[in-house]
Amino acid sequence: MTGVEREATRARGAAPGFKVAILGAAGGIGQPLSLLMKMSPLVSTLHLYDVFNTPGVVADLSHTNTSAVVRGFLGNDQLGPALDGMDLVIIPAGVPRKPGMTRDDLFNINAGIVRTLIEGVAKHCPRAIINIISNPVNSTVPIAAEVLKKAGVYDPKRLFGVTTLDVVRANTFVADVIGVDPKMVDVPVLGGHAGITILPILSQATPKFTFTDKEVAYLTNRIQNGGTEVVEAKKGAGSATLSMAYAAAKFAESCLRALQGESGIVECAYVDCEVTELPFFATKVRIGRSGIEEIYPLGPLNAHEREGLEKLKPELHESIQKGVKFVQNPPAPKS
Ligand SMILES: NC(=O)C1=CN([C@@H]2O[C@H](COP(=O)(O)OP(=O)(O)OC[C@H]3O[C@@H](n4cnc5c(N)ncnc54)[C@H](O)[C@@H]3O)[C@@H](O)[C@H]2O)C=CC1
Ligand SMILES: O=C([O-])CC(=O)C(=O)O
Repeated sequence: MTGVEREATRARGAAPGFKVAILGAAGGIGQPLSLLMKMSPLVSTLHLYDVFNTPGVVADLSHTNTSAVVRGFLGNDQLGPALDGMDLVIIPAGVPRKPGMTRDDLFNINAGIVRTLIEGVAKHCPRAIINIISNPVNSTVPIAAEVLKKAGVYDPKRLFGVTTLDVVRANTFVADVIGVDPKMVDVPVLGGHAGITILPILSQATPKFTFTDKEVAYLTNRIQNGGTEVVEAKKGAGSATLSMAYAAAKFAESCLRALQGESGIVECAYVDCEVTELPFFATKVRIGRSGIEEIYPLGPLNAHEREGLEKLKPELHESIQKGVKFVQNPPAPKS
């Protein structure tokens, strides 16, 4: 058998596993995320799509001797073939922040990028699980929902805003304070993914720990501003990429294990739900073969957390509405 024939055999699905596409695969998050997904035994086919440099990334990654077959797709003309038949689509496409910017400052560029990519998903793999990383997540997920509704293929159980990095950070920072291995810590982070909309629920952290008021103030502030901490440290060279790729791969792996039929997979994610009066909220969800199978209520909150919850609602509401309006009443094209 020639090498080409062998590749073709694997590409026909000889290796068991799922088909995964990464849109924005040549970027700061996209490249390490592509590597982590190429290393996953759950992935049989990995499609890397970007408007820049995918042939280079694919040439490089395809030399790693893991079983997933990797293929590259470059530019809008190749979006359809990149998405055909995918089980999971992960989207880190779009511009990152520079110091002094908020995530909402990215809306003008990233909203249009996410809209176009989701139009492709609606057309080519409407049953795929979608993981949205592109900021502002508080608005890009509602944008995706509206695009999918317009195309008549919206299944709220299959659309996720990835907030895993907030949980990863919370677990790390809490582990530092209580002096244990971060692997042992689990802190739910609810709300959204920007500033005060990020609501760590330290009272529900495991292992159980009684934090002082000073520790609560320090941890809440550090978790809510973890993204800004990285943006400032990178001094204009972008935002979190390695920790985000780690978090995105962790979340994607949970989605794939659930698709495979594993039970009891619970993650925090920003989803369409009714745990508050807002139409989207990050909360704990149980994921199964068909996407979200159970949405968990917020659970008991202490006075400080209840105050944080009420404070975040106006900002999150505004970000959601901004996303919805962008699709329902699109801005007139500039002449
Ligand atoms: N959800 C979260 O927790 C986090 C989200 N982010 C967000 O992820 C996004 C990506 O960040 P980085 O990878 O650092 O940025 P980057 O600029 O390094 O990479 C973005 C990639 O998207 C590509 N791209 C641009 N327009 C595209 C299009 N129309 N179709 C396909 N690809 C396109 C670019 O060519 C580039 O390769 C940003 O919006 C950032 O704010 C970053 C960290 C955490
Ligand atoms: O802060 C940013 O712009 C990127 C991001 O969402 C994060 O690191 O949490």
